[in-house]
Order: sequence, then structure tokens, then C-alpha cells
Amino acid sequence: MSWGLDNLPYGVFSRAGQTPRVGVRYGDAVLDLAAALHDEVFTTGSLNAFMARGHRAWRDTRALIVNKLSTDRSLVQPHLVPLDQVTLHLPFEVADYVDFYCSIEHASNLGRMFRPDDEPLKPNWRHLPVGYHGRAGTVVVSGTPVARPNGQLGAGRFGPTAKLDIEAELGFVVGSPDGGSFEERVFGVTLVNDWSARDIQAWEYVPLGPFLGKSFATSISPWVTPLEALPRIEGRAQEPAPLPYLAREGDWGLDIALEVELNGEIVSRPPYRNMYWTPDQMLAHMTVNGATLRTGDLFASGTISGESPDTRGSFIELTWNGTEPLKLGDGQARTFLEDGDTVTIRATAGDISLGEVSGIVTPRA
Ligand SMILES: O=C(O)/C=C/C(=O)CC(=O)CC(=O)O
Ligand SMILES: [Ca+2]
Ligand SMILES: [Mg+2]
Repeated sequence: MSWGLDNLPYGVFSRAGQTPRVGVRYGDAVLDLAAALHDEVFTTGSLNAFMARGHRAWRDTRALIVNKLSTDRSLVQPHLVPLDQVTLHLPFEVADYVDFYCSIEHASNLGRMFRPDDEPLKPNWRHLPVGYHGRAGTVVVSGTPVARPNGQLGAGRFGPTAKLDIEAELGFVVGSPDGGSFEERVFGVTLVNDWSARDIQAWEYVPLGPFLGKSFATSISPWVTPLEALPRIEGRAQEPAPLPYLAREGDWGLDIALEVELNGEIVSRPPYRNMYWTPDQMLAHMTVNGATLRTGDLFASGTISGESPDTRGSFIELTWNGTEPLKLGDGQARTFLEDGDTVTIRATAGDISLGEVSGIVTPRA
């Protein structure tokens, strides 16, 4: 069962006329944690206060919830609210937002398109997980419409982007700044769509990196899946061996299968297992200079692309910068996104569903 006792992702929900509070998804319902566990921390409308308690509290609370759902079922039954009676909200207050670039396939594809006269991978790529700081304040929950951004499209050219794109990613949520290990600091995983305006990006990014081409919106799923729920696999081989601070204790990756749907049709199936840099390495890298963490920091993996064309996690790759339009089932073709398009990214890890992140493109008002 995708939403059973081995999953139990956290989110923030409200019933009509009530203020948002924290819950856990179980089946087609949300368990109202403030009511079921008699704990004020779940009445705050964000996961941050609970996450700040630290990893022992996360583990104990999860065990308590499993226990209540499996043994005290009649006691918690009144606190299971059917999903169709709730609105789901942004699950946590995003502190800082960092976006990495950990897929070697994605980085190579983008290099070929943006820098055709260079080697596809820059010399630093195999030595560190390349990343940038994005805009935390424009991270929105799944279902929020995304307005087509305006911007500079080249010298003297201004207007709505003609190359609106998605990036299918996983996001890691920092629960507690304390502790040394990944498991002590990272609370869970969410799905990310890092919307990108490729014409704005290509013109502005030299030499400081992504700016307005990505800062207008980043969508995340309403559920944060606890790290504990996700099965691990061995990380991908790395050549050359990374520096000691990036050497991986118990080297691990995640076997998560994503799918990208455009207007109801699956257009890609990106595999997270292919990612080159691991979540552990992203966290080690972003703190190696002494930068501190805060509860609610979100760091994303970067676009997830596999080797074959039908596993690429962005339309710029799927259509090779618009030169090879995708043919859709309804006879239409698509390069970049059009107004009215809906993109939904879903993911599963074996039987565990990570839910979906969805958004419709609206015209710039
Ligand atoms: O190669 C580039 O210049 C740009 C790459 C991206 O747009 C990717 C980015 O935001 C990071 C990622 O999602 O992998
Ligand atoms: Ca990105
Ligand atoms: Mg973005």
C-alpha cells in the first residue's frame, strides 16, 4: 500500500474555516496529529517547530504514530480526516533554498546546449557538487498556478519567456542544524519542480549563475517523506575519487522512480538512482566552509535525467532546446510550455509514494 504504515509522510492541512495544522498521510486520509497526540507543536501550521526538536523526536513520534494506527485504531479513527475534506498547504517555512546540479546526464546535456564550443562538463564538475542559492520566498506548494515570467531575453529584448520549462528534482529538508550525521540533520524528502525560463537564463547567467530565470517559482509537493521510510541503494561509482570531506560514510543513494506528466500524458520517467553526487555529499559540501544550517533549509538535487531520451527531467533536454518537438498523443507537438499547460511530477520508491507536485501555467497578467 503506497500510503501505509511504512510511508506516513508529514504535511500541513486545513479543513474549511479552520487554521492549518500538521498531519500525517495515511491511506486516503490525514491523521490530525495535534488531536491524536495531544501535542501543541502540531497546531502551528508548519513543520518547522516539530522538525526543530531533532531526530530522536522524529523517530519517537513516527513510532508512536505507527503504534496508534495499528493498535489504538478506534481511538485515532475520529482524527483521520478524509483527504477530500482538506486543503493542503506549504508543509514548512523554507529557510534557505539551495539547488544542486547532481545528474551527470543532465549537466552534460545542458553543457552541450548552452556551451556548444566547450567540453560538456566543466573541469570542476567531477570534483564537487555544483550548486547555487535560489529564492526561498517563492517556493510554493503543489497546485499553485505559475505565471509566465517576463524578463530580458537578449540584448534590448524584453517580454514574456518563450522557453518556459520544468526541472524534475528531489528536495531534502533540513530538520535540525544540530548533529553531525545526515540522519541527524535531514528530516525528509519532497518533490521539486524548479520552473525555469531558458531564454532569460541563457542571457543572464554569465558569469554568476541562475538568477531571474529561476527565482519566479519553485513548486514542492505537500508531503515530506521521512528519510527513514526510503530504502537506500549503493551510490554510483565516482571518478576521480572525491576529496576526503566528500568521501561517503556508508556510501548510499536512493532508488526513486519519477514520472513527468504533461496535460495527462507521461512524457518522461527520470530515475533518481542515476544521480552522480549523493544527498550526503550535497550536505557535506554546502557546510564545508562553515556555513550554518537552519530548520527549514531546502536543498534540491538538481534536474534528474537518465541516459535514454525518454528519461530526461526537463523539456529543454526532451526537445533538445526546442529543435525536436515532442509529439503528444492528441496530435499536438510541444517544445516549451504553453499557457494552460499542467505539469505533474510523481515519484515512488518501491511501494512508497512520494505523491506529486503539480502546477498550471497561466499567462502573465
Ligand atoms: O548548465 C547550465 O548552465 C544550467 C543548468 C541548469 O539550469 C540546471 C540547474 O538549475 C540545476 C539543476 O537543476 O540541475
Ligand atoms: Ca534546478
Ligand atoms: Mg525555480
